[in-house]
Amino acid sequence: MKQTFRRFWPYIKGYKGYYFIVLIGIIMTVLATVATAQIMQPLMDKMFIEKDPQMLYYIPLMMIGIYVVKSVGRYLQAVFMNYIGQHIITRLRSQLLDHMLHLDMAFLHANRSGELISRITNDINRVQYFVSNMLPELVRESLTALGLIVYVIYLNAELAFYSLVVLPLAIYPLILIAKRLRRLSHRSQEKNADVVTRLTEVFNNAEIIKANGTEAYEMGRFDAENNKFFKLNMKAVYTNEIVSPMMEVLGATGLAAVIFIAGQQVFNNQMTVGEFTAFLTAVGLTFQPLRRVSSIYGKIQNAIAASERIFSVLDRESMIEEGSALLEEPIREIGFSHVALDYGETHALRDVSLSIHPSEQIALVGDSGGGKSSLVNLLLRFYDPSEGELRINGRDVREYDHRSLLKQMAVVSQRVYVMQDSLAENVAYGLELDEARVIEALKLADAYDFAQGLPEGIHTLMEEGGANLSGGQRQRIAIARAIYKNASVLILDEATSALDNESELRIQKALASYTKDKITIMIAHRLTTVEHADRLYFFKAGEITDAGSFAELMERSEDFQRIARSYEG
Ligand SMILES: Nc1ncnc2c1ncn2[C@@H]1O[C@H](COP(=O)(O)OP(=O)(O)OP(=O)(O)O)[C@@H](O)[C@H]1O
Repeated sequence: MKQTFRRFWPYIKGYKGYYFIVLIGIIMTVLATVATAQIMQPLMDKMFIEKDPQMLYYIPLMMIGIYVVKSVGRYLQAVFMNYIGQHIITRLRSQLLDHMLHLDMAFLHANRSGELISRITNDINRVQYFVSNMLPELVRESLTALGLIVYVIYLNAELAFYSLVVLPLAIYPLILIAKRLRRLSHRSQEKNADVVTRLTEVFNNAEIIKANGTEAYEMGRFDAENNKFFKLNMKAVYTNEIVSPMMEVLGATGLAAVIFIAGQQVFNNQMTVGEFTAFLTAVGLTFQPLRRVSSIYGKIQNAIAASERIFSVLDRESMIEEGSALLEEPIREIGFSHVALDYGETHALRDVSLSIHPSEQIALVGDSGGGKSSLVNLLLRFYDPSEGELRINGRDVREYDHRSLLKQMAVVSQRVYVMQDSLAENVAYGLELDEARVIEALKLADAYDFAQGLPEGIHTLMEEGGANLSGGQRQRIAIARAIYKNASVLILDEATSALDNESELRIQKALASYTKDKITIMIAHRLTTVEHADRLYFFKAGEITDAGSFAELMERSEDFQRIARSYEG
């Protein structure tokens, strides 16, 4: 707990003014509570015994006044405590996403999106209690308990010892319960991630589910996770809810001890009935804040488990180390030398050497899973080579500032991404919007005709994932986006696979002058796409087994002939 607190300290400490107001709220509430008890004295003595008629007005007004103070105090306390909590988790949520987005692709590939969403939503929410309520509540309840204990000892030290001796007995079971709760919270948070993962999967694959009529199957899988989640949460409830009754029984035991021992003292006239009553009331009151503190302790376990998960992500450093050199000039040379890439156990590339220069059109062809996209992953620095070196303009790629490197590359990936923005903003994605250039890019990508047909032209809002577009239209937008970027390297990974031959040909022709002084790297499964490339590299099980022009490969490479036949077929 101390460790978690230390981690949160930088977040918590910035709200001194707000804590001060919370403190004033606490003091107002506590004073008003004491005053409620205090007012009983004039109520009894002055009003009823002395029969002072003024008191008939004075006491009810005082009562209202006390409750106004108490309510204002409560309100201040609640609002400002929640402000602190909400504000901290808002910051934390945004910091967590920022950190995740800056982590390497390996992290984002390895973690299911549901898992990551669950960290940013569920785990962060669980922490809110810890950062806003815990401190003030702990302070308030501990102080009240402490004050009452001192009062009880002051009243009768010997009796106090007998009545409070049961307290240390509570500590060991509390520790055991806390441990179990934390373990359960961890598992519940993991399960929550599984549930969210199922949800993201269902909604991302809605088409396949509907097309195969597998709604019931998916519901079965969802219900399995959902029920496990329910059971885990109930386990935590069973454990957590033991705390309160346990403290209750202990409190009763303390009270029983007081009755037994003090009762005898009353019998022997060592104590008056009034003293006995006062003492019993004070001991009874002491157990209330103690019970609250112990139940806060239980809730904190949940927050600690969540914060451990959050901080484990925040502590993870990107495996891609940033370089400092700014790449400000166009890319003149890409050189792979004896490069290997492993994804964990999978050897995706081995001993790859090649170099590419401006004006060249390179095509990567070969077997599925041969390693073509992996080469692109290295270029974009989603991953670093496991062996060998990738040099850009004569310098190791690791020396460059990553953003400056990415500015020089435009990529159309296999999966097409369309954001929930206007068509124009989708094309200019991440860059300043220039309508004339957007239109030009759309024309080159053979997408202007369809754009003009949209209700609001290039200002038409696209739906999430491009749901309102055809596959070919989405791909054309992706191509237009890459053209708009006007980078010195253009990477087309299966960029035209959803287009008909005619449209592909039109784009190829249109792009010819655009790519004249650029490096173009294409991955394609269609022969017409790669026919005119300057050089083709054949990938097989992570290695380049042959390189040459289309005609050369056709003539000498059996592998190429094999896939050429299958492409045509
Ligand atoms: N993120 C990843 N994590 C683990 N393994 C991966 C990852 N990406 C690819 N692989 C594996 O690396 C190998 C090379 O994959 P790659 O995507 O580079 O092939 P490819 O030649 O582009 O295939 P295709 O033509 O089918 O797109 C494959 O065996 C694949 O299973």
